[in-house]
Amino acid sequence: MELLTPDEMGRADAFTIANGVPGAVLMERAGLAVARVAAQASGVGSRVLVLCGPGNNGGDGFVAARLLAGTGYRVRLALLGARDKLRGDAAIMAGRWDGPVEPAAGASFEDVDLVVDALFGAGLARDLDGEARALVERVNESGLPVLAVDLPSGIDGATGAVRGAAIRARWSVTFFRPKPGHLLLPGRLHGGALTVAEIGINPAVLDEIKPRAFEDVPALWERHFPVPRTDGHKYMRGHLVAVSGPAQATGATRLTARAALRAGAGLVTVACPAPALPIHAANLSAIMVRPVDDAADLARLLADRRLTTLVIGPGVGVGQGARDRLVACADRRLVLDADLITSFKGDVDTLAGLIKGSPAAIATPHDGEFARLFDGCPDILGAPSKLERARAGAARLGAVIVLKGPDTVIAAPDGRAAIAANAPPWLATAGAGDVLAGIAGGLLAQGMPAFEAAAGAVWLHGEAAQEAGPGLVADDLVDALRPVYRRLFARLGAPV
Ligand SMILES: NC(=O)C1=CN([C@@H]2O[C@H](COP(=O)(O)OP(=O)(O)OC[C@H]3O[C@@H](n4cnc5c(N)ncnc54)[C@H](O)[C@@H]3O)[C@@H](O)[C@H]2O)[C@@H](O)CC1
Ligand SMILES: [K+]
Repeated sequence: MELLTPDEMGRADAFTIANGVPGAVLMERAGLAVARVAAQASGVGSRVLVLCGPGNNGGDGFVAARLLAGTGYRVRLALLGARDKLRGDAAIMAGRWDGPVEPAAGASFEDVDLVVDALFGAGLARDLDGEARALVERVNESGLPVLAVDLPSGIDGATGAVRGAAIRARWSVTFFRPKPGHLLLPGRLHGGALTVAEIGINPAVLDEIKPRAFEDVPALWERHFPVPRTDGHKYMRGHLVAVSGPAQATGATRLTARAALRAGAGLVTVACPAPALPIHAANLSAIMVRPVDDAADLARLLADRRLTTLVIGPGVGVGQGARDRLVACADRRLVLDADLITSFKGDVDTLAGLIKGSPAAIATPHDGEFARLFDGCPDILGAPSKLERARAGAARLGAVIVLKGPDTVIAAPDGRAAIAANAPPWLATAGAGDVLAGIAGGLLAQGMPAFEAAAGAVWLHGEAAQEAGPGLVADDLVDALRPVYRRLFARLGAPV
């Protein structure tokens, strides 16, 4: 589940080589992994065009070409650049290939069943232009199925960005660990189905490299997941307050409150202006409702220290009222969302100062809210990737940031970050964010640390959306959490 930037992967290779595994051996294994996936993709006897670039990615291509040709595939190999310019392991592998080498520029795509893209991988250093770019565009226009070696050529492994142009692959094979560019958009859309192949790198190298980015999967946070205890009771599972907006904007808070309860919070109270109270009361059963007209009322409610966790933002309205309410609750566990974030437009340092005393704080902006909060922070908004933007934002805010989207990034102030890849497209629906804030709050209320709670919530949210399926509306997510919890508890060895 660790993600390695191309630089970190280079260090993993170097450590392995320094520990006695020759680079050529790693490359043979990498090429073998590519050949295996090619063989799954296309039957024996099919026609494979291997496109090799000028570096070690091309070296993997030479190996795969040799292995496929040796097992009954009809292989052509085309090289971008001059053969006598190949260096190191790539040159060794080119020497082991005894078939013809065509120039890639004019290579024909006629009578080809599968293209293997071994042009550029971790070493992509600038935007594609000239011959390389024309070749990539020709491959894409051909419509042929493509298997990418390591990364689709033109995708930046660290950021997921398209550098000028990028191969659209149906399959990708990467080595040892995925790279952020496999999960971040648009990279993920270019990569197709991803295989992560072992090539003989000892995972102990991770102790040296200390990666700071992870895929958001249960292994990342399950150690902290609050599994209910047989001898437990609801008061051990936290009391959460969802702060509601006025009578005409109550639905968001109910979604949040229901999601928090479903996620396992022991008790949930909706705190709302008095005119909204009958509306909430008529629509809620297991959730309590309390009148809270202003920040002073909220402070009175919170005199009860058992109210440990607040979700504030959905439907609360933008402006001074939201800011004042935050002041009243800033020393509790917090999920900050939507209107609350917008209420601190261009004023992140004030927000950071207010929540300094919070034992665990999570902010859940989408791109627009993030841009508003960090308005005036070009270093953060201009960071080279979504991963780096979220990290820089979390460090500045002093809270975990969940930067939402199809490739949601969860980042902690200490630099840890996770990328989620399990959200289906139909999760982009009205109210889904309110549910996410509720799940995160529900996990915080049960004592989960902020980073793990945020990553867990994002994963659960994506799984619930998959469970509910197409046609999903936000209310469905709350119900769909039940089978997701059943499976998760079974995995964690909890009674189900
Ligand atoms: N020993 C190792 O380090 C291993 C490396 N492996 C493979 O090696 C790859 C990395 O190899 P390299 O570091 O040689 O990098 P690449 O082969 O990805 O690319 C580097 C080459 O491309 C050129 N280049 C970079 N950007 C360009 C652009 N925009 N336009 C035109 N030319 C450009 C560079 O000048 C250099 O010649 C991995 O992606 C993986 O496929 C695997 O064989 C596993 C072992
Ligand atoms: K490639």
